[in-house]
Amino acid sequence: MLFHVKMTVNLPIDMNPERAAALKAQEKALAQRLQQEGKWRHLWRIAGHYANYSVFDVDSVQDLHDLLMQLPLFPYMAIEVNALCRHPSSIHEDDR
Ligand SMILES: O=C(O)C[C@H]1C=CC(=O)O1
Repeated sequence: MLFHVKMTVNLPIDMNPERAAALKAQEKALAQRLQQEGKWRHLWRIAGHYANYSVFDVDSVQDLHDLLMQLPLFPYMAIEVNALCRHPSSIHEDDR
């Protein structure tokens, strides 16, 4: 199942810089592992924002929820989810 996810990061302005750097490093490591596993299919920065558009390929809504909740930056993100299905005009066989 494919999901389009928008994540907007809102770190507290007074967060300890070392704590923020550690969270970002943990987030990056997990994001890259999930991309290598094929679960995090696309990751795009939204220009001009501390936010991203992502596409996840997971087995269920519960899997997506569990994945998002384990992200180190989860407590500091506003997340919007949209389920995707195959477009009849798509030429990409893996769009499902
Ligand atoms: O920077 C972000 O958009 C937030 C988050 C998503 C992946 C990652 O490494 O950090």
